[in-house]
Amino acid sequence: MFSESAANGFEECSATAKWLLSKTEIRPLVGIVCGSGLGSLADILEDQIAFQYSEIPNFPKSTVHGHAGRLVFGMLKKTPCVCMQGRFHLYEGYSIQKVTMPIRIFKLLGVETVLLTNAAGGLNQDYNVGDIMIIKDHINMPGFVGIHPLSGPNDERFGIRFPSMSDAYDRELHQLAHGVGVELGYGDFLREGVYCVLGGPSFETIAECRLINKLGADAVGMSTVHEVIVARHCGMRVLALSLITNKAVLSYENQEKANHEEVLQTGRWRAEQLVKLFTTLVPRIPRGNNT
Ligand SMILES: O=P(O)(O)O[C@H]1O[C@H](CO)[C@@H](O)[C@H]1O
Ligand code: HPA
Repeated sequence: MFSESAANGFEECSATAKWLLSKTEIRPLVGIVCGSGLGSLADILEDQIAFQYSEIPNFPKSTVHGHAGRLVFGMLKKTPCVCMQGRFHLYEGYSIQKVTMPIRIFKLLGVETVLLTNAAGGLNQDYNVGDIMIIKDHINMPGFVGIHPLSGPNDERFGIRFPSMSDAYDRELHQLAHGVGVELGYGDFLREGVYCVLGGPSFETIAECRLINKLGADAVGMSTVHEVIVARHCGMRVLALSLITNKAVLSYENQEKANHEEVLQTGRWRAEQLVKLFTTLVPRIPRGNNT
């Protein structure tokens, strides 16, 4: 049952981090993960050094349209960053340990703060396509049945056996992101809410959307939560944003159907605002004081 735990084991991750650090002089403090259709966020980095995932030892390969599969190092103003242009999902067939391995590599590269983005379906009836939701909490559905990135032997070099998740989403970073959003004039489409992760790859049924909405979720997707848990386990601070790319279907009267093309299109449409948000936010992230 735990045979995959080596996929994100300390030795494997250290070897990959060492390889990367030998190829670049950039020592990243901020790690960014681009959601579906949001790969252009990597373009904000200057003096880039990029690696195809296929050339990085032990790294998985991207298989999803809209996830380029490149790890980009670069500077944002004076902040050294590393950016995953493409993430991994359980439905691609990767173990949950492999899906989250890059987050541990971030840690071993020296990253202090992780900024995660995703495309998500809006369950909250007040939400519109194009809204940016600052994630304040999550519901880990796969975790309810034991599909959890920290299952298996715990390696204390990363973190403790039973990490708390009531402080998963850093409140200071949340305030900072909110303030920057308002300052940029995004107040009308800036939200805060709860993200629910499901396994995918099929989109949800109407009954499933109704259920998770009643449970308190404002948005639904197939990623991010596993990465957040692993980042918090090893003490990195987390800010996560969902771009509401489509409205989840909650009524049998509604003929609409979720589809990945719409998800990617909305990502491209809002990319400019997300780029401005990150470009303004990253230089203001406090350094040190990891929890
Ligand atoms: O969460 P990200 O990677 O943004 O991708 C979202 O978009 C895809 C569905 O269109 C799913 O993979 C879902 O999780
Ligand atoms: N459901 C699940 N994942 C998603 C959705 C959705 O409606 N939109 C983008 N990713």
